[in-house]
Amino acid sequence: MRSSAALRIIVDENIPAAVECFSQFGEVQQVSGRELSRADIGAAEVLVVRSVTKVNEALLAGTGVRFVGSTTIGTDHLDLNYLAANEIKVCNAPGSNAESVVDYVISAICSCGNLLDRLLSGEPVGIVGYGNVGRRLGRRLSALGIAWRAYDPLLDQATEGLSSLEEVIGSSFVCLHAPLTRDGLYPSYHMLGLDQLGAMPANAVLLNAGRGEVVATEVLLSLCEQRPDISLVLDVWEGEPCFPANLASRCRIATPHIAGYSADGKLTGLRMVASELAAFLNLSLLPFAVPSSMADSAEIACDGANELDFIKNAVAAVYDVMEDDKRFRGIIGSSNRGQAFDLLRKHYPVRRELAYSALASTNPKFSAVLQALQSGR
Ligand SMILES: NC(=O)c1ccc[n+]([C@@H]2O[C@H](COP(=O)([O-])OP(=O)(O)OC[C@H]3O[C@@H](n4cnc5c(N)ncnc54)[C@H](O)[C@@H]3O)[C@@H](O)[C@H]2O)c1
Ligand SMILES: O=C(O)[C@H](O)[C@H](O)COP(=O)(O)O
Repeated sequence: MRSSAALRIIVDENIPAAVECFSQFGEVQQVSGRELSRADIGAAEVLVVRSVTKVNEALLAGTGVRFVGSTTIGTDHLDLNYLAANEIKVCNAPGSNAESVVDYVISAICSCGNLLDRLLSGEPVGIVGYGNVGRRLGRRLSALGIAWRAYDPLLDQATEGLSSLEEVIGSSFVCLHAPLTRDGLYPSYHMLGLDQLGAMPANAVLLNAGRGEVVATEVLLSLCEQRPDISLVLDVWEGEPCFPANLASRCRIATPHIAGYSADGKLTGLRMVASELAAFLNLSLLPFAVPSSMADSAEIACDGANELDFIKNAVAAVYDVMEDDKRFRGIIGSSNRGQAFDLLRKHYPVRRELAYSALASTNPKFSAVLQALQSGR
């Protein structure tokens, strides 16, 4: 331990390698992030959380916490105004698991009937929220030769690729990657209603991997009633962890908020927060033990009868979203869905990102498409 050995640090027990990493700064205590209360904080000065911990006055008032790090991209669980007003340093991990979300979207494309075929034939993708995830998704789609357009009202509208909301919603495959916001000029809370989503083209697919609250559950249920041709791919839910079972059972693909759960993304998030803490303490970040599951994988050889087949085989060899869907379907009828949802997330298998996997094409004619699939990072 270093000069700050007396520092008391609370970390969520579900952040892999957090104890190894943060022990270099002080004494680390693991807690259940979902249940963390003010009484548990005791004398801690540093709090390292995930998206399941609401960090606000109710949690922090009267405590000695002066640094809050969230190993997540999203910040909607952090009361940033309260933290700023109380001079508590706060950081998150922008972009850390964005490539993992893109892998999820690509795997979903491969798993929704003939969607991949339709997109490769020129039907466009619509992206709502053109930030770290949206941009990386656009880049990967372009590399694969798939057309896309994005809606992001907070960016300079001259940004290449941006379009109107109507045009984006008019795409065959619409992906929601907006953060959850409740104020400002364009709050995303319940931002899409039945009028807008009902205008999606025939046989369209709607994917939400942003936050569940961006579309009301009731709107999605009505959409299922009125437009049974539309398929839903949902990774995020209103009121997590207690997801609506009636909506889950109507989805084409349903998963428990794991789009960003690659091992690579989690480790990047941890490193980003640890670097911020090191800077805050005027220390340098020492190397820490990385889990052995992060070692380079053995080569995965891929082939296919044609490009479409090759893409599906290569993606499924690294990450098959239908495995997550299968596990999730197993808990839809559970008597304690919230707990079951959290357990699926807690015991999530090690998943590597496409870009970090040792994929190899046994057929030289697919080398370029393999490169496109692995173009993340
Ligand atoms: N499902 C998952 O596992 C998972 C993983 C990572 C991130 N996320 C969620 O995805 C969100 C986006 O991630 P990111 O890395 O791209 O974040 P980001 O902050 O880099 O980008 C978000 C973009 O959305 C735009 N935006 C804000 N309000 C909008 C609105 N009303 N309509 C359209 N666009 C709007 C912003 O201008 C910004 O460009 C995160 O905030 C998080 O909530 C989910
Ligand atoms: O905002 C994010 O980074 C993602 O939603 C992230 O995957 C959430 O995971 P959690 O913090 O709940 O483990």
